Amino acid sequence: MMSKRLKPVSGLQGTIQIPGDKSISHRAVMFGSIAEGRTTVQGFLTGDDCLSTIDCFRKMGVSIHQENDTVIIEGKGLEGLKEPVDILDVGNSGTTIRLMLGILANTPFHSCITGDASIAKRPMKRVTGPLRGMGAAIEGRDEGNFVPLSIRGGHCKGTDYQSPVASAQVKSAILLAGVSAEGTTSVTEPHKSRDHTERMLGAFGCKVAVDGNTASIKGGQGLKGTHIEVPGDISSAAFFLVAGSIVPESEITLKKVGMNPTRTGVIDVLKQMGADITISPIEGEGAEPYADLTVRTSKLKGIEISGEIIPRLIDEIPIIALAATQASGVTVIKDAAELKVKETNRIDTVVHELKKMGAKIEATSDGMIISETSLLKGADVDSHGDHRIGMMLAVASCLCKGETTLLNSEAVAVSYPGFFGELDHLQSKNSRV
Ligand SMILES: O=C(O)C1=C[C@@H](OP(=O)(O)O)[C@@H](O)[C@H](O)C1
Ligand SMILES: C=C(OP(=O)(O)O)C(=O)O
Repeated sequence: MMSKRLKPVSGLQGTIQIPGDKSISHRAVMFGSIAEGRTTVQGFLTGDDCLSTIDCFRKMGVSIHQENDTVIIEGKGLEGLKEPVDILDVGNSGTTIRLMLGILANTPFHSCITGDASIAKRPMKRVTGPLRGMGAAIEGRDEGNFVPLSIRGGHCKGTDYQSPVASAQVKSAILLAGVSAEGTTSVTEPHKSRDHTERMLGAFGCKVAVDGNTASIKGGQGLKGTHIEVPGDISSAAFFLVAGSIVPESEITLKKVGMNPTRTGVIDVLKQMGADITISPIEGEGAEPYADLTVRTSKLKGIEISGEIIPRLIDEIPIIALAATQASGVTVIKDAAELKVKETNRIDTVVHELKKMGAKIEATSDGMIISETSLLKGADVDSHGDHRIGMMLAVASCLCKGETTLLNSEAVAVSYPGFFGELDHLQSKNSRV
């Protein structure tokens, strides 16, 4: 276990290259592994989660060459995957396990999947249930709800699945099973979740029809290797969007940040709270759009965040909660019960850890209520092994009176290995006070 001592700062200034999008990086490796021919990936995120995805597909015989943010995958089609001799270990990554289950549902071999202590608590029935319905044989604790899971894929049949949750992992797993299922596979969700799978399947030559909150795929299309450019991860940029808004005398420019509309809820919410964010003209339309963002310190005000915007900012809620402690009035976050099944129960961990710093924040059954806190105070806080909690607390430390010690600081490497280096870089002109 590592810990990090963090001092308050007097201003954050400079430019940051935001590392590759985690969701897109996972998918590029997975889709490249089941495609025919070579796939090249530029801008790949070298975070622990995406490296777990590479490791799992290598264990199924796929040749994957990775050097920094460049990845070359020699795909041999779905049939090219080999029965893994070893257990597939997804580490901390929910995206890896849930999407990979969709792929394994159609492979005629046996595999075992597990992950770390956090993965062991995360529900898998939302994926294993519908995949069983399509024809996959999956066993696991609590009737296939928890790892370790064992899978014997078969020839899946298409389905018309109504998902009770807005989840891109559920949607993607079912669509991936649908790639080689008999007939058509459709998934309908209550609100639209991130659509990277639909977009990227298109880039691999596989048509996905989208109608409102329903995505459908015809089985038997096959994927063809391609080139994928990964934009910066808006979920990583969010920490600096909030830091730049709430740390006095800040101005930060974030380069090449993904602007897929299913992911930009954090910008909408921060702007509604009064944040000063400017967006350069959007590029890369058609595939995954991106832009440069500049944020300057501003006074924020509390708002209500609920309903269909929640899936568009689900991973940003911990850092939005911190922003809310610095906003006038009250911020109410509702309809976010999904936070309870992330790397930690993010309602409880955000509330517990920010309270240690003196924040006025209370948990509710599906979110939190946050009131303005004039000054946060340094404390001994803990990421609990959750990367997003670790980075949120590190940003909070910038504003605290006194020093903060962050326990389990190594968790940030799951999605942003260079995070602390960038935070130091931004305050280099203004030594920590
Ligand atoms: O599909 C994806 O890449 C992701 C979907 C979201 O999870 P859910 O599908 O569980 O909402 C998100 O929280 C996760 O970080 C990445
Ligand atoms: C929830 C997250 O990821 P995953 O579900 O892939 O573990 C996250 O990155 O915040």
